[in-house]
Amino acid sequence: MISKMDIQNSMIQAVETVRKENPMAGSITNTVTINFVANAQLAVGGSAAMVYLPDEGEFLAKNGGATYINVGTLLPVYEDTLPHTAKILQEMKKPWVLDPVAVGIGSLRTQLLRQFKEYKPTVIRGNASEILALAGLWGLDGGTKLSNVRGVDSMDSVSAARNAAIALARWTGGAVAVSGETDLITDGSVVVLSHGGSHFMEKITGAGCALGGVIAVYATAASPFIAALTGTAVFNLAGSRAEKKVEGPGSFQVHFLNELYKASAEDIANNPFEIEEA
Ligand SMILES: Nc1ncnc2c1ncn2[C@@H]1O[C@H](COP(=O)(O)OP(=O)(O)O)[C@@H](O)[C@H]1O
Ligand SMILES: Cc1ncsc1CCOP(=O)(O)O
Ligand SMILES: [Mg+2]
Repeated sequence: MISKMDIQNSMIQAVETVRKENPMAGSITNTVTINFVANAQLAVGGSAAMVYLPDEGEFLAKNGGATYINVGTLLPVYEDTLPHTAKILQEMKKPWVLDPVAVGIGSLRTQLLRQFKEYKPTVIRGNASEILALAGLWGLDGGTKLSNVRGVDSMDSVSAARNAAIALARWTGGAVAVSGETDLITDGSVVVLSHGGSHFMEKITGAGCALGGVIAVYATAASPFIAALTGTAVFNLAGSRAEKKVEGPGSFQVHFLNELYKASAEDIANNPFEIEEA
């Protein structure tokens, strides 16, 4: 099994490369949290661009280092934009992150998320309910019926989504990050549990979306697994630091962005985590 020190060295390298190179990670994401996603990407050292149209998704897929696709609020044009962009990303072997927000609501969302099975997202990032439901939609081990999903918030524990996450990672050959009080990241052979964060992250909208965008930034400079873990670790570190300074969710968002910006590569790599066999 890969050693903790090797993982930490790779995380440090990912953080430093991103801060030095300011890589572009374009997004097709929801209209609720689009601004927070871009701000989080900038805070860790990336460059952001958000688009809606098929030819613009194609442009970012071809010219960016990685792409973030989040299905939170779908528009009719996404029936063309999302498969078109995902197909190019797969053909060009470019990293991309899928956030299957609210999988199970509506026919277009179901159709698009089903199609993504063949395009094999490099990283899948979601809360526990979304990971369980996506594995169910794709007919993989550990998945559940879509009827368990209520909306964008999780109804399940992270540990309940462990087998689904492993099955999804084995199908894509990439990584899966399941968010919650303790986060779980897997590449299908090892499972990492990452600690920290804040209860205020459940009281603001967009913590999960921003995490997906930041993982895409790190995916420009690291393997899917290291990108997923590094993004999760910086969120857990910044979340726990911000919580100490605030009395509510409004100011939490501001301090959280500051802490993303200030976190050192060593502190991110030293944020508590443990490794297990999958
Ligand atoms: N109760 C909690 N305690 C600490 N961190 C949390 C908690 N809930 C969520 N987080 C953090 O918030 C971020 C978003 O996770 P989550 O709320 O599960 O995603 P989503 O917004 O997609 O439902 C992750 O970085 C996760 O670690
Ligand atoms: C509230 C909401 N509704 C559609 S997308 C969205 C944002 C979800 O953000 P997150 O998954 O990060 O909580
Ligand atoms: Mg979410």
